[in-house]
Amino acid sequence: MQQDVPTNPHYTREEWLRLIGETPPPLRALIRALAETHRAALADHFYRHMLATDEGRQFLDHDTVNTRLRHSMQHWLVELFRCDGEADIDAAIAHQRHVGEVHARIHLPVHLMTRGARQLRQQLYRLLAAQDLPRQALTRAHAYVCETIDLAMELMNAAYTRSTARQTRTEEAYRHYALGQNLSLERERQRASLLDWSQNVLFSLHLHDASAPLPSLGRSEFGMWLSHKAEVIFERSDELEQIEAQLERVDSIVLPRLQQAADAGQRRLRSRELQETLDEIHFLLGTLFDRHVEVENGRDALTRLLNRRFLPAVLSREIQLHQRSQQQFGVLLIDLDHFKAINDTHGHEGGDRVLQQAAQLITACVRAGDFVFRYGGEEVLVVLVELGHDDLMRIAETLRGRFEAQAFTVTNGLEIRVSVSIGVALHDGHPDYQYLIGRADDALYRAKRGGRNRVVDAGAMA
Ligand SMILES: Nc1nc2c(ncn2[C@@H]2O[C@H](COP(=O)(O)OP(=O)(O)OP(=O)(O)O)[C@@H](O)[C@H]2O)c(=O)[nH]1
Repeated sequence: MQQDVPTNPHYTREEWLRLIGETPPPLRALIRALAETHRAALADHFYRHMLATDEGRQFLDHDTVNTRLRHSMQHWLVELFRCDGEADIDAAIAHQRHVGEVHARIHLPVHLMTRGARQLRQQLYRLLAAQDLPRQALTRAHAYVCETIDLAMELMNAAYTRSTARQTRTEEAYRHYALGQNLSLERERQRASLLDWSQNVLFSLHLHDASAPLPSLGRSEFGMWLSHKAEVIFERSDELEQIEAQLERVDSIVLPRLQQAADAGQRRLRSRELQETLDEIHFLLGTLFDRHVEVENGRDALTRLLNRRFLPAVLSREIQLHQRSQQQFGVLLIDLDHFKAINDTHGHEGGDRVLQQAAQLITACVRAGDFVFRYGGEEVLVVLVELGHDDLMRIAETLRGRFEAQAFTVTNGLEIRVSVSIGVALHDGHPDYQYLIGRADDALYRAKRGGRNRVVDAGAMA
């Protein structure tokens, strides 16, 4: 991988040496003395700002600040402005990297540190301004303070990014390991443990002391699995959040109500409420596992096209290839016209069948090296590699014509006609893939507005 110049520590080391060389020693001595004398006040100021925001308090509490961090910050400041030669700089560089790695481990957001650094720069400027320095010296000293802190932040952020990327890879590997476990077995196990738990509740309710608390779902085998393993396997998803919300509801509302039921009639009613909530959890759990198998296969279950989750990876890679070798590529955003009317007339099932046939038609028109994604309900995004503008337009027009010519079967052998509108965008060198999709989307919008069943070229738009 190419090394980004500013994050290269050798480059930073040279910069730091140059900065020291360019700053008159008496000014550096003054700044060092100010940092040493006011280190406690500066550290207090930094943490006061951190702890003033909810976000900052999420990461730090007063005790940690008072017992450990205030001292570390003072040490950091003094070390930074004591740097005088190569040996000092090497030690300071190593220290900044270490701090960046620690911040990555605790997931301290980079912007919080940047905000803190800004506070420090401001405070140091106030201290300098109170020194009665000639204007030019004040400017020079201020620049030295700012650049030194910036160099430290640059090193910290580079280490932070490296460390975070490493962590992400490890977490991903762990997720794959978790996935490697037999998922259908896991699914059955979790179903069974939910069932076990509900039987336990009923057992406690009927046979035990009625005042004893009912077993909590959150603390059950299932609850433990949900809080410790499910997120690793499935990542955050709507279903997972809904299951967590239901679980919370069971423990805080449904169970206490069940326990407080005054008579057999009320107990029956509330048992039913519990059963309904559990049915809902079972349903969500099933969806979670189903969807997961689908996502891991990388294919959309209905159309067998690629899942759009992988679109960023594919487009980013194509953009990189373009940057390296100038290979052209582009995208077609294809939308079936009046699809709602197809659903309305032939039912959702009829619409689904059209989508499947459309997916087959599109796949048959492109090469093995191209990518076909199900982009939305009735939208398909095609990435055409190693092709220029004219080829993109030609393929788009061929596709449009094939749709026009083909009969689509809905139900009971009934055939209908379906047309498509297509937005075409050739990658124009912009590094953000979302921009490319946006251009194709604008072109598609024009195709729809222009009457549908047509191809519009993003490049030709005013
Ligand atoms: N059968 C089926 N319908 C879907 C699916 N996904 C989305 N849809 C439907 O696709 C329809 C899209 O309708 P609209 O976005 O209003 O657009 P349209 O009717 O195609 O009209 P234009 O795009 O303006 O030509 C909606 O009715 C969705 O419910 C699916 O997987 N299967």
